[in-house]
Formats: sequence, C-alpha cells, structure tokens
Amino acid sequence: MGSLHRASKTLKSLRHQLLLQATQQFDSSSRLSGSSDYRLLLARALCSHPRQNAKEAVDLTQYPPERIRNFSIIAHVDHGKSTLADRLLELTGTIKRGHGQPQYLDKLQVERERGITVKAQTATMFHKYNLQGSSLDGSNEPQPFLLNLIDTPGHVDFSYEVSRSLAACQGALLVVDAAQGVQAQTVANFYLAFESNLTIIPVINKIDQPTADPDRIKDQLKSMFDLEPSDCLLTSAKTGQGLEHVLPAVIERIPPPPGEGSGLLRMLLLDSYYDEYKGVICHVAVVDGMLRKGDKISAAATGQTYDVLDVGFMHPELTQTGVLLTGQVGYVVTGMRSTKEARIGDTLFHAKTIVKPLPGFKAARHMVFSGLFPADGSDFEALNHAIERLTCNDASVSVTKESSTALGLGFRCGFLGLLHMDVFISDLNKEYGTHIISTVPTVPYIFEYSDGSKVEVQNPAALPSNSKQRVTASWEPTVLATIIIPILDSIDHVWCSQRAFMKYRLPLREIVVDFYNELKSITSGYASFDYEDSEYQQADLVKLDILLNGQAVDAMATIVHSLKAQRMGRELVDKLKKFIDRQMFEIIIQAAIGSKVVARETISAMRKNVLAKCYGGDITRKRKLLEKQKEGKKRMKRVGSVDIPQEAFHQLLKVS
Ligand SMILES: Nc1nc2c(ncn2[C@@H]2O[C@H](COP(=O)(O)OP(=O)(O)OP(=O)(O)O)[C@@H](O)[C@H]2O)c(=O)[nH]1
Repeated sequence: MGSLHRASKTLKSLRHQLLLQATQQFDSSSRLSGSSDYRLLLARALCSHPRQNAKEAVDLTQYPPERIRNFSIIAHVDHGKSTLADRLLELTGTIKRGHGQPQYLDKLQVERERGITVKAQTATMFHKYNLQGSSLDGSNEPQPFLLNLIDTPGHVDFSYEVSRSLAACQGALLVVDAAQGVQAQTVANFYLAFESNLTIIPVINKIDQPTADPDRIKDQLKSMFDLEPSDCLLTSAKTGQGLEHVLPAVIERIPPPPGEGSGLLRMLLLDSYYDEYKGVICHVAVVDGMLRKGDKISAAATGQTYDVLDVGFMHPELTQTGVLLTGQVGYVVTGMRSTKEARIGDTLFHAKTIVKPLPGFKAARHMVFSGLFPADGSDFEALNHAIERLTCNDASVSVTKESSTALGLGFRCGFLGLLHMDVFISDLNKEYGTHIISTVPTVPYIFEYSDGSKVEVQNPAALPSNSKQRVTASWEPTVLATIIIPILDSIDHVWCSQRAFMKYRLPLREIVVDFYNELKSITSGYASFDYEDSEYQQADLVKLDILLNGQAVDAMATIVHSLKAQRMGRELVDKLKKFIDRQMFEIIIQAAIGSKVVARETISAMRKNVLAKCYGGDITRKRKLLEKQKEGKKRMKRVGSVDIPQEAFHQLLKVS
C-alpha cells in the first residue's frame, strides 16, 4: 500500500473518530450552550444536518404497527416509478410541490444523469386517513398513518438488493406504462414481489399519453399475473390525474407489518452509504422489538458489535428520533468504518441476546469482472485512491491488485452485473480525472484439473496456457433471460396482446458484451430484456491468447467455447489489425490456443514520415506535427516493441 494512500486512510479514520466522539458529546452537553469547545461546535454543525431542528419532533409511539404501511414501487425502466414517488411525497407534504429538482428519491449523480435508480432510497411520509375500524379511541376522525416508501433499484444487477427491500415491505405498487404495457422488468419485478408474498396494487400510469390504452393493459395484467381489472388504479404522475386513489389503496389494501413489539430486537439491514460527516449510515427495518440510541447492537453476518450513536427516519432527509419501534423503517448510525461492514440483508440485534437471523441473507455475488489500469502507469496511486473512495460507498465491488505485462499495475474489479460495472467505471473516470483503460469484461468460469482440484477463473490471463495439469472439465455461468417483443399479426400464436414472450437459458458471457444494444437495434428499440442468474452449465472452454510478434498480450486473453475458438481468433486478429497502425517493422498478429495458432495476420513495415508533405519552409509547422505524433504515442501501450492504442483493449471483443 502506498504511503500517500496510507496517510489518507489514517487521516480519514482520525477524522471519523473525532466526529463520532463529537456527536456523542453533543447529546450529553447540549445544555452547555455558548461553549466554544471546537468539537461541540463541530457536533452542532453535524447534528443540524438532520431535520430535527427544522421540523417538529415526531413521537413515533403514536404509530403502532397497525398504523404503519411499508410499501415499494416496482416498474420496468421509465414507466414512471420515480415520478410517482415524487407525487406521493408532495401529496403528503414530505417535500414541497415543484421542489425544482425532478425525482427526489434518485439522488446519485449517475441516477439523475441516466434517469435510473441504482441505490434503494427510503422515505417516511405521514398521512391522515379515515380507515374504518382503525381509530384507537373509537372516534370518527381521520387517523394518522406512517407510510414508508421503499424505492428499489429497478435493474437486474441489483435484484438481491430489491429482494431485501421487498422483504421489509408488505405491499408493492406495480407501475405499468399505459401505452407500453408489460415489459421484461415488469415480469421480473412482479415475480420478486409475488414470491415475497406482497400485496400487489397494479397502477396503470401515463394515462395522459395519446397512445394510452388502459383497457388493453388491464387485460394483460389479468392474463399474465391474474390481477383483477377492477383493482387497477389509473394515474398520470405527470398531470396528477387519479393520484388521489393511490394512498387510500395503500392504506386499505396493504396489511400492517407483522412483528413482535415486545420481542427481542431484530432489524433487517436494507442498505448503507457513507456520509462524510456521520460515517456509515445504515437503512434498517425493525422487524421485532425496539431500538434506542445508546443501545449496543451486533451484526449476525460479521459478528461485530457497535454502539448506536444516532437513530431516526428519512423524511426524506435524516430526522433524528432517538428510537425506532416494531414495523418502522429508518436509519442507524454506528461506529462502522466502511460500508463493507454493513452487509445488505444482514440481521442487527441487541448485543448479548440470542435471536434467529432473518432469512434470505446472501453475500454479494460478482458476475462480471474487468481489469482497470491507469492510462499512464505513474498514476497508479491516484487510481488506487479513487477506487478506495468509491468503494467506501459501494461495498459490493470487489477489488484485487493485478499486474499485466501490457498495461502495468492495475486492479481486477468484480461487479454485480454490467450496469453496475458501467456505473462504477463512469464514476471512477469522474473521480480519477484522467483516462482509465478497462479490459473486456469477463465472467467467472470454473475449471477442473486432472488432480481433481477446481478453481474459479475471473481473469483469463490467470489461466495457464500450457499447464502441466490438464483441464478435465469446465463450467460457465448462465442466465435465464426474458425477452418481450411485439410480434406481427400474421404469426399464429398471438400471445397476450400482440407480444411474444420468450425465455432462454443463455451463457452469461454472451450477454456481457453488447447483447442488449444489439437486441435494441435489431428490434428498433421495441424489445425489452431482463435476466436472472441461473446455474453453472458444463461447457468446453479454452483460453484464446493473442500474440504480437510472438509475445502474448495478457490483457487481451479471453476464454471461449472450443467450437467458437477458431472463428473468434480470426475475428480478433482481423480487428486488431485495424486498430494497430503500421510501424517501422513487420508485426505478426496471432491467435493461439496453447501452442496451436488458429489465426494469423501480418502488418507490413512502414516508416510513417509525418513530415513527408512538409517541403522545406516553416519549422514551427514541422515541430507541431512531430509534437502531435509524440502525443499520439503517449496514448499507446507498448507490448514488446509493438504500440497498441488504448481503446483496442476494451473495444476488441465488441460486436462490430
Ligand atoms: N406523459 C407522462 N409522462 C410521465 C408520467 N410519469 C412519468 N413520466 C415521464 O416518464 C419518464 C420516466 O419517468 P421516471 O419516473 O424517471 O421513470 P422510472 O420508472 O422511475 O425510471 P427508472 O428510475 O429508470 O426505473 C420521465 O420523462 C417522466 O417525466 C406520466 O404519467 N405521463
């Protein structure tokens, strides 16, 4: 670990400790107003971060489980989930109407830029409603309800996070676009909610569109999911039409959270993020019992014990309450140093009590791996620091150091899926500031050797090309893909309102590179696609090396099906030929399986004389051309004596 990095880590941890001490002190010494103690002032600044000062303190004891509804909004991408969430927050006065920034719940920059939800968000709302029989004192007045909206990420990469968020809910609004109808993610999300035993409220949204056809969508929902047409709500999150029926449906149809108020504390950890001032903030749902500030809690998966430094709910900003009761959803600040300690789906409970952990916990499973290298080798420490910073907030990325003969020192990172990888790399580019070379993504294969040992191979370069140990079997991960496309009238088996619904088992590797873009372009954007992880299947896999003048380029090695190896080898060699400029000597490009060459191309020698057209005259123009040539060289990576442009490493396996 470099000294710069070590120093920054130590500083970070010192500052973190200081802040925690300060926060603790603030409560015991809030009487000492006017104190000039630095830490106290700092703590005040921190504690003004939550909304407590701005809003009246809320007495959560008013909200026993029968006055709580925990629900989620699930939808195919762009069907209006976040817009609807915004409208509900406005309706309940949680945020001001027209607060200027669209989609309050989508907070990450990448979410705002791409219009997608990557991280789950939670918002607590208060709403008065006259539910028959809900009055605790027999009066006929509207009763206060506490509604927790748990916004889940819509993408398949985060389906584990979605399943954990849904585990904290008793109901879900299934939002479907009134023109587009049921799409691949609608199906996937419906089954996730159905398997979690949630009450599903169908919401047909965007009814203001000229192409809206709510009756057709009702038929679809009935035939596909057995949802009654009379249960469907018709809304326009844009114009506000029909929104008045949403919260009454939530309160009337969704059951209150179960759980034992007097039981031992059990909390489900839904998500976590790192706040510069407060440290790690965990989002939790209290399943049984009660949590108070000052309690000592333990985490089942890690076995670690923490002091509860702050407790509250999201309104939607952090609002301190000092307590969370059964059925309530909120946040907890403990002394966790990194979000790596906060495992999503983990059970938190009072230290020294014995409870059964909540079901469904799984460790993060990395499905896609890519090597990340600094374009300029001397920037390794800066890249290291940028990755450290980002993984502080995204513990689901795995990072190991990697060294490549072609690209130098870098990192091999594991991601939950493709979107997760794209988001991380684009954030990293922003954080890091200069160019990063990312190698073609690969999936985790399993190889068995003649001595019976099995290894998971996340990096093709790590698979020995000429091992004494023979590979006896190999396996690759597969996915169960759902593709929904509109079909022609003339095809006989018209299934559910002009849609064909297809399920395939595909090797994960096949969808890792460009599959989605290809599908969209072939179907002019009409197909929708989703997948879920499935089992490993046996496959005859080989390592395909790329050699330049006899030297293997480790960062370009791939693992492929043996039947495809030759064709793939030819394609790669052809493509690489287009990427590499002619140089002053002959370049031989080969694709090989072990010692067997399966494809070969030659780039003949040429001296590129950039000054060829500059006859005599202006020296500054000659200098400019030479400078430009030098700049171009900087963007090259050298393998042996051959210069390779950086983009070749990432683009090589893309479908042309
Ligand atoms: N016409 C119309 N447009 C809407 C309506 N609701 C949402 N939109 C628009 O549809 C687009 C997608 O809306 P979002 O709320 O971001 O969709 P989403 O489901 O949250 O999308 P993800 O976060 O990507 O899953 C935005 O441009 C919205 O302004 C509606 O009722 N009518």
